[in-house]
Amino acid sequence: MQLSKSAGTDYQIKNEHDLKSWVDNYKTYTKNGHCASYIPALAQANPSHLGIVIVGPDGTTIRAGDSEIPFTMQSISKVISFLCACQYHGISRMLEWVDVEPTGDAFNSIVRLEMNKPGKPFNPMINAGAINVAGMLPGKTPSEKIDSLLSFLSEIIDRKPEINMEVFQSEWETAYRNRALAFYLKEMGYLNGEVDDILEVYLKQCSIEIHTKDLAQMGLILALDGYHPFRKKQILSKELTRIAKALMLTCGMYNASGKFAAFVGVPAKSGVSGGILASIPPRGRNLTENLPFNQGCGIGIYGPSIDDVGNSTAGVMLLQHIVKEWDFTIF
Ligand SMILES: NC(=O)CC[C@H](N)C(=O)O
Repeated sequence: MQLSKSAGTDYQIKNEHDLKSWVDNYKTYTKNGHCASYIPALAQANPSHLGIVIVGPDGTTIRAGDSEIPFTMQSISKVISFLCACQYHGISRMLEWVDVEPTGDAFNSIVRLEMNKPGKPFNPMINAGAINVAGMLPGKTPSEKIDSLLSFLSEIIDRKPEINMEVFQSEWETAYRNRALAFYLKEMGYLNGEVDDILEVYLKQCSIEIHTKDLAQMGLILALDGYHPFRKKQILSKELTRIAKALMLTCGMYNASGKFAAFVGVPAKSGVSGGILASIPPRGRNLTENLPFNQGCGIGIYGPSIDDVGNSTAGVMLLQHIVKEWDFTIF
């Protein structure tokens, strides 16, 4: 059962108050970007939205802004699908299919598949790698694979999310680049299935609808190395969650991951719908009553106005500010 302590004590009220004022401040930066339009359904989002939820291991939850708006996971699903496939096949088998090296290229880039033989995708956080991983999800048919991913995710967020079929359909009809990537992988022997089937799985996983609260809970469980603090149960292997966090840090923010690691400094994963999942491990130093979430926390952000790279404009700035104010960096 999930403990959900809303901001109760004076101390929590102050933290939530600070969070609200930071969200109000960074909302103005939503103007610096635009909603993704290459997936037509995503263009309907309200670009001025910005919301956040932070959850700690004792259930302390603080939130601010437009934190209740549902949105699709998009690339954030890549973390969950990689965890799910690794949990099923084991890490060494998955590493035969996909590497764990950053590219510095755009998330949907095709260039390295041809430049580097034999065409093995560089990492599971870029589209090529994630399409490959989608084929490795447990199950034979696309619906079995999606079902196993949804069940896996429901263990983490304590509810079974739905697929937003409007977003899925919209992307299915316009997924020219992803289709090209899938055909390329197929030719190279790195697609475990047929192009249309695996593309359906991949695009449905991107269309899973969630809330900032769900992202915060995912981030929290990753921060605790796979331990679910509300169910008091280890639900993911430590080794696996550590690999996932390393991938988030090195590849999670697309081709801005290096800058994000240098200037924000926490494992995070973004999606083009404007979500950001961030995982803040328990504090190893600067243990002080004056800084919140000493035992770690998960952060979920939604801000659909994205920059050229594909990251939430205001979301990244808000996260950077919080990490600085509350000394959350892992470095
Ligand atoms: N960066 C993203 O969030 C990309 C996900 C999107 N569904 C795509 O494949 O293009």
